[in-house]
This record gives sequence, C-alpha cells and structure tokens, in this order.
Amino acid sequence: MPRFAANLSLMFNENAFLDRFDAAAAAGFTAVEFLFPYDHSPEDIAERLRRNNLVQALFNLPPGDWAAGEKGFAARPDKFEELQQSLRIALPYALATGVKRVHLMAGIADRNDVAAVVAFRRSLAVAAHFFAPHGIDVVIEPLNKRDVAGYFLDDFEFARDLIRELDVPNVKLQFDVYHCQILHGDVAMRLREMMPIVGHIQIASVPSRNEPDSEELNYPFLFEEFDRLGYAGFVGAEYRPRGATVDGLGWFAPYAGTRT
Ligand SMILES: O=C(O)C(=O)[C@@H](O)CO
Ligand SMILES: [Mg+2]
Repeated sequence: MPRFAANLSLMFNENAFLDRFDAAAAAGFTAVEFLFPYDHSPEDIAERLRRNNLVQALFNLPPGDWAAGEKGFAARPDKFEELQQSLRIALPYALATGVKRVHLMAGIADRNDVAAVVAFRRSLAVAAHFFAPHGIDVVIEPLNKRDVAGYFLDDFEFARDLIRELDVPNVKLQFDVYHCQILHGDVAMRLREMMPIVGHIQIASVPSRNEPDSEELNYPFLFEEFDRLGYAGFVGAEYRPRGATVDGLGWFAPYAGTRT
C-alpha cells in the first residue's frame, strides 16, 4: 500500500506553514514533504514533525531567488559556489528533520549546452558525496516545459541515462507522474523500466495538477502498480487542491494512517 506524503507547499495552505504539519497529521497523513523549509528554523520544523509523529519524506535544496525565477544552480557553470553553499545551508535541516532524500534542482539552462551538462554532472556528484555520509539520497526531477519554461532537466530518459552513467548509490530519480505524463506519457511502462533508480514519486491530476482523482490518469491503477513494482518509498501528493484541502481527500481515505 503506498505511503503518501502531504506536500505542505501546495496543500493545507488555508493554514500558516508551520500549522500545516498539524493539519496534515489530523487528516491522516504520516509523512510530509515541501519545497523549502528555509524561512523557518530547523528546530521549529523538527518540533512540528515530532509533535505530530510525522516523517519528513523530502525537501528541496535551496534554489536561489525563487521569486525572481531561479530554479536551482546545478546546471549553471557560473553558480558552483552558490551550489556548494546550498548544500551547507540544507544540511542542518536534513539532520534536524531526519529526511533521507533531498531534491537537487538543475536551474534554467540549455540541456544541449555541453558546459551546462558538465556543470550538472559535477554538481550532482558533489552533492551526492556531501550527503552520502549522512545516509541521504540526492534526487533529480525532470520538469515539464509548460510549468517551468527553460528548465535544464526536461527529459526522463536523459535523467535516467545520467543517473546510470554516474552510478553513485545515493543519486536517484524523483519520478513525478504529473511531469512524466505531460512530457512523455506511457507512465506505467516508464515506471516499470525506471523503478530500480526511483528514489521518490509524486502525483497530481493532469492537466490541472489537482487531486489525483480525475482527469487523464488512472491513479488507482498506478497505486497498485507502485505496489506490484515493490516501491517502498514515499508518494508525494504534490497537487493544488480544487477547494478546501480536506474536502478533496476522498482519494486518500483508504490510505490514511499508513505507516509502512
Ligand atoms: O514542481 C515540481 O514537480 C517539484 O517537485 C518541485 O520540487 C520543483 O518545482
Ligand atoms: Mg514534483
């Protein structure tokens, strides 16, 4: 049975960020993920996890100036110092929350630019080496062009090949089903092929990125597929609720309270 993590960057936003942990736990989630914890102290985040008995499934490494459109540094040859600093910023949060995977964002760059590819490979190797002693995986996620124009990593097969070429045990794929459907389709077959390198899964409806209970994808089938493929990680519910978050949790009812 899949273990779902509420994405607190998109869900429960009827509440202030720190109160979303309590709301997610009250709704039956046993794990959470979010984009960035950096507006709060590691201690405050850890306290919300502790008092709600929640597991931290994932968060992202610092992306730069998100409001100004920066989406990470890893594929930016001119941003290696910022990349290294982002690792040092994230580590206290990783240690305080006990998270076991962090998302390294590539940034706005051209995947056909050799310098960007070289920079991304170096950044990924450096990040993996930095977090490996702490038992933390580094995941990379292809993003579709409609949501993130110009993002370097926009192809699942490119990401797959890079992970396999690097062949570093704690570098894995963040398989966001929403992006896979938009970029490529053929989701179940790509899950079957790539499952050995998958470190995290995320879900949302396509095309609206709402609750995983309507539109193009058959999520009850895909949830069973995750089980058939032996996926034992977290499934991040990374969607924008159509209305009040709790009113849209019917899809989640069979899974509430799952801890294994
Ligand atoms: O957009 C997504 O999908 C994500 O998972 C974020 O981490 C990056 O935008
Ligand atoms: Mg995602």
